[in-house]
Amino acid sequence: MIEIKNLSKRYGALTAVNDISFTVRPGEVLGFLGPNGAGKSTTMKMITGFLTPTSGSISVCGHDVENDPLAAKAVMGYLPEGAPSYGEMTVRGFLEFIANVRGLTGDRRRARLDDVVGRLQLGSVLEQMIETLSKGFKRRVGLAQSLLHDPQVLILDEPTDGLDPNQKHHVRTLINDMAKDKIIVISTHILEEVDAVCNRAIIIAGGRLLADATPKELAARAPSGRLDDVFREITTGQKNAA
Ligand SMILES: Nc1ncnc2c1ncn2[C@@H]1O[C@H](COP(=O)(O)OP(=O)(O)OP(=O)(O)O)[C@@H](O)[C@H]1O
Repeated sequence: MIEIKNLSKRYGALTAVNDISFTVRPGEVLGFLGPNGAGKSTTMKMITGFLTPTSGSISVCGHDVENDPLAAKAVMGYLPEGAPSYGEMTVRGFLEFIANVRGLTGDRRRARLDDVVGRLQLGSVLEQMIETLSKGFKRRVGLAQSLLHDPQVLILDEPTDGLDPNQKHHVRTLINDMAKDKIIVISTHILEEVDAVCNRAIIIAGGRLLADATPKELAARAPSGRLDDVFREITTGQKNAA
């Protein structure tokens, strides 16, 4: 379970995340929606322990992220925005490095490496330097590193950004396949993605949580029944659907 209580983050005078609370349970694929600058990436960085909150608390599978960061990070996989990695490494070298960081050894290490290389279809680029890969392949390498230790919790910041339609479909299928017993939080601007993979959606804007419902319930709030109309109404302040 992820438990977020009264979470805030200020950058100087700017409040990027403003008193957000929510809980995510196993089996939930939570879509984190909001316009540019809403505070999605900042929230994900705090959940994964890369940013310290100004106030509030986060617990992941019973581990407090601030007080017990190693245990919390061990149960999470994280795909950061833009999927930064080490461009001068080969794909194989990078995944081996991540396997070391995650403490994977022996048969399990081999099995996990084979699994992510197969799932993300990286077999043809294993010996290629990451900086020479296409954007889509770089993203898939980022996803592979997030899945390598088969974490209970996946935090994916715009996982299909930069992928062509076929690869988007492939990654959405992958997320659906993993959804049953994991906790998955994905941020996205693509509302069709929410329909395709999420069973719950949170909308934030200006750092505030404005809606928390199933995609179906949210869509039903607009006369048109369209999620993009609800998104626009909520995030431009024409109507607060919280
Ligand atoms: N390190 C930082 N220093 C100062 N301001 C920051 C910093 N990081 C983010 N911000 C600001 O905080 C706000 C929230 O940013 P954040 O990246 O969390 O939004 P987002 O919802 O992920 O946006 P996008 O969809 O464009 O990725 C923005 O106004 C952003 O400019």
